[in-house]
Amino acid sequence: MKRITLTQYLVEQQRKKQAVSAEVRLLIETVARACKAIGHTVGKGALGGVLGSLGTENVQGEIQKKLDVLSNEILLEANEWGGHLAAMASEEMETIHRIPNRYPKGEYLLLFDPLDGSSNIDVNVSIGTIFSVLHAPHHASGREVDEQDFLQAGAQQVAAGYAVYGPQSTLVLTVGTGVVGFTLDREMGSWILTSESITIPEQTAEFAINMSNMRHWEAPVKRYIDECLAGKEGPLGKDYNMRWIASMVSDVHRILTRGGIFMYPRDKRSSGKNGKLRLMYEANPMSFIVEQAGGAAVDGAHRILDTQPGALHQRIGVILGSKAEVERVQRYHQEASGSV
Ligand SMILES: O=P(O)(O)OC[C@H]1O[C@](O)(COP(=O)(O)O)[C@@H](O)[C@@H]1O
Ligand SMILES: [Mg+2]
Ligand SMILES: [Mg+2]
Repeated sequence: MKRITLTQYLVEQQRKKQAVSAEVRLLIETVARACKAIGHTVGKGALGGVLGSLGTENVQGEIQKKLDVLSNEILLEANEWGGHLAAMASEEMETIHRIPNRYPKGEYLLLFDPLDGSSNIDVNVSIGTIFSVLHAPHHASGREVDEQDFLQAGAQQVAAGYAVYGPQSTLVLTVGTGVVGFTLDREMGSWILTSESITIPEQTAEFAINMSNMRHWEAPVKRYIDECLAGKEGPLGKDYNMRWIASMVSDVHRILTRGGIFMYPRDKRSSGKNGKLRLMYEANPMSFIVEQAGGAAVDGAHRILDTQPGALHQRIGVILGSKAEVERVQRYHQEASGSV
């Protein structure tokens, strides 16, 4: 089998399909290099002194793990000097990080969740990095980039991807022409194309949700999960299996591999009324990937990619995966709100 590297794949997308500009190609290559470095750091575990908490809180009041901060620094450093970015935003930083004046600047914005699945770091369960690329609208006018420039609907994304650091390191990517997957050849240090066209089966019999929150769920979510639990004898007419890894990257990766539905819905708690996951760093990139793979992604009644963000660290309910199941849950939300 011919081995195609990430660089070769991107060059082809640039030349033949004109799906990416030279800048986006180089930018994705830089992010992929940073992911390789993060994966390497993760792999050191206790020997590298990278486990445990730092004792600091991020802007969202979450305790930062050492690896959250290390991964953030790796991504910032790798991408600062490349010349393709105007600024970056991260789950771990209060506000945007403009490219310093000593470096050339470009016309793109990079957003990331540097380390997804933080609660799994110390227990040696797969974790990952999620990223999203937007065009910087300020560029034409030449003014300085600001936070407002990042507040674009997910449908505007130029590219999105994630890396999973697990038994294998994998990188999944979309530039809007379908979804492809790469596996890290650890000896050669290269990302090799191993899935040319990832598609999510339309139907599923596997759901992923944190069941401990059941008593807080809104009625449409409870209705759907009750129907899944009722199995063959229930209205859905089949037995469902359940998985919950508690690393969104890994749960989504499973769904891209064999189908399923992932739900982190908003709920009735004051802390859960907007959902848990972040729109700009988690929901948007994953929704772009899932839609490009033939699946669907909604916050309840509405498509996530159409959401107009109001703030950088905004949270949102997330229901994504196999199209038929996601549309069912969406319909339950629409029925409950009287919109159908
Ligand atoms: O611990 P819970 O409530 O099940 O939440 C798990 C979810 O939280 C997350 O870990 C949030 O992401 P971070 O680890 O980047 O904060 C998701 O990856 C995962 O799906
Ligand atoms: Mg996350
Ligand atoms: Mg994170």
